[in-house]
Amino acid sequence: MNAEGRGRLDRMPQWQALARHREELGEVHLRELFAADPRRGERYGVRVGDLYLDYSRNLVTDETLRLLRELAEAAGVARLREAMFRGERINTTEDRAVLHTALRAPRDAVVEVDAGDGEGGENVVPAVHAVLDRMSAFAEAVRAGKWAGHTGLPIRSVVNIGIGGSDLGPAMAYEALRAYTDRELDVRFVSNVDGADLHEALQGLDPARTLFVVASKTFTTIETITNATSARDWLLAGLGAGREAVAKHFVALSTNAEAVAEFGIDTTNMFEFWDWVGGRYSYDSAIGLSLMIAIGPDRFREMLDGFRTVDEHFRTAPPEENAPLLLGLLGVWYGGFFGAQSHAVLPYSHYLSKFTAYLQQLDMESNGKSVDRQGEPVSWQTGPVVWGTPGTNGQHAYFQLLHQGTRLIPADLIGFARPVAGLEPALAAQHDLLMANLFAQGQALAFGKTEEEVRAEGVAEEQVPHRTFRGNRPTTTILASELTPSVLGQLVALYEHKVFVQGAVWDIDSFDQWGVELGKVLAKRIEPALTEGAEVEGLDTSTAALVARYRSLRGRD
Ligand SMILES: O=P(O)(O)OC[C@H]1O[C@](O)(CO)[C@@H](O)[C@@H]1O
Repeated sequence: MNAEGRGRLDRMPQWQALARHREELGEVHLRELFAADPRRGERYGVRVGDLYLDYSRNLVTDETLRLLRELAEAAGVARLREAMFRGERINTTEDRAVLHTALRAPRDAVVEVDAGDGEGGENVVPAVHAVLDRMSAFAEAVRAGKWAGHTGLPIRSVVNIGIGGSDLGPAMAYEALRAYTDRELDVRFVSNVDGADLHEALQGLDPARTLFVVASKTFTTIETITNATSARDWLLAGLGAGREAVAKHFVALSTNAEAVAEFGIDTTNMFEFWDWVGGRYSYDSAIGLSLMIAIGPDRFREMLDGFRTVDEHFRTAPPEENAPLLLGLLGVWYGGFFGAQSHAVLPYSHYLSKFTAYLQQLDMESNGKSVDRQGEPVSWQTGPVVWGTPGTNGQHAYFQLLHQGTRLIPADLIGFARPVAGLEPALAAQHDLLMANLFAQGQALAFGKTEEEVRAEGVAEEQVPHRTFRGNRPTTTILASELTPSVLGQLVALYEHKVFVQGAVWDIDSFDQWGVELGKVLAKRIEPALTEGAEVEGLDTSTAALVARYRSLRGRD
C-alpha cells in the first residue's frame, strides 16, 4: 500500500479485470461497434466549456469505460486531485505542492499552500493577483509605447529568453493567438544555447528599442543565462552604454531574486512566481509576460478564465462526463493493453503549429518515469511518445504509416468550426476544406476500406492488398467553435489534467524531472575538454574519441 492507500497497479483487481476484458474484446473492429449501436457517434461525446470531445472512434465499449473508471477510483485519482487543488505536497520527490491551478483562481478565492510545517498554509491567491496586476501595468506600458529604453525611445521589440517550460508555453501561445497580437510589436523567442538562435533573433533589431525578457524559474539554467549574457553584451555594445542601461532593457521572470540581482537586473523589474509552479505548468504565471505584452492583459485574463473553466470541470464533473479523466484513461487503456508506444496530437490549425511541441514537455517530462512513487520499478507502460504536426501537412508526410503501418497509434484530431477572426474572406473560405480533411481522416482511420470495397472499384487483384485499409485506428476528435484565448486556455488545461490522471493511475510523480539532470551535469564536465583540452576523468572511450575528433576538426590539437 502506498500513501494513497492503494496497491501496485499490476496487482489491482481492477487492472486485472481490464486485462481479462481486453482478451474478451479480441480483435473487435470499430465497424462492428458502430454497427451494434446506431447512436454511438452521439453517445460517446462529452462537452467541457467550449470544447466538444467525440471519443466514439476509440476501441472501447460501455464495459471498457466502466472498468477504466473503476480503476481510476481504486487508484485514488480523485483523492490525489483534491490533494493537488488543496495545495498538499504531492510532488513528493521534491517535497513541493503542485498548485498551477491557483494561477487562474479568481481574486476572491482562497487556496492555501501546505507549508510543510503542519500549520495551516498561506493563501497564495492575493500574491498571484498582485503579480498579475504588476504584469498588466508593465505590459500596458510597453504596448502603449510608454516604457522607454535607455535612450528614451519606446520599446518596439521583445525578445523572450528561456528554455523548456520558460519558452515552450509562451512561444506556443504566442503563435496560437497571433491573430490577437499587436502587430506593431515584434515578439521573438530564443531558447537554444546554439548561438545561431540568438543571432537570428537579433537580426534587424534596434538595441535602443529592444526589451529582453529573461524567463527562468531557477535563474541558473545554463542555456538561458548564457543567452541572456550574450544579449546583454549585444545591447550594451549597440548602445555604447554601461551596465546602468540594463534596467530599462531587461526584465526577469523568476523565483530566484538573488540570482536575478546578481545578473544585474533590477529586482523591481522582476516578476515572481513560486516553487509550487512547475516549469511545464508555468506559462499562465509570470512566465507568460511576453505573451501578455503581445496580446494584452485582457486577452491574457480571458485565457486564464478558459483554464479555470476546465479546472472546475475536472474537479466537479462526474466521472462519466469528466473530459480530462476520460482522455487520461483512454491513454492508460492503449498503453497498458494494446502496447501503444506513442500518441499523436494533430491540430487542424496553422496557429497551433507549436502546440504538440509544447505538449511534448508537458506529457513526456511529467510522465516519462519508470519507478513508482515508492521508488519501485514499474511493470506497466507509463507516458507515451507524444508527437504530431498540424493537419493537413502531416497527411502528406507520415499519415501513410498511421493508415497502413503495423503500429497502433492513437491520435487526437483538434479542429475549430470557425477560422480565426481577421482572415481575408477568400482565405477564411478555405476553412471548410481544412475541416473536411480532419473529418475525413478520422473516418478513414476508424473504418478503413475493405478488400470487397476495393474490388468493387475494379482494382486488379494483385493491387487489392496494397489499397486495402484495415481501419480500426483510434482517434478522439476535439472540436471547438474558434481558437480564442479562452479556448486555448481550455485546451491546455484539458491536457494538463489528462497528464495528471495518467500519472495518478500509473502511481508516478508527474511533477519532478530528475531525468534531465544527468545530461546537464555531464555537459558541464565535458565543456572544458572541448575548449581547453582538459582531462576529464572517467570518460568512456566513445565520448573520449569523439571529443578528440571534435578538437582536431576545430584545429585545437
Ligand atoms: O525555468 P528554468 O529554471 O530555466 O528551467 C527551464 C526548464 O528546465 C527544466 O528544469 C528541465 O529541462 C524544465 O523542467 C524547465 O522548464
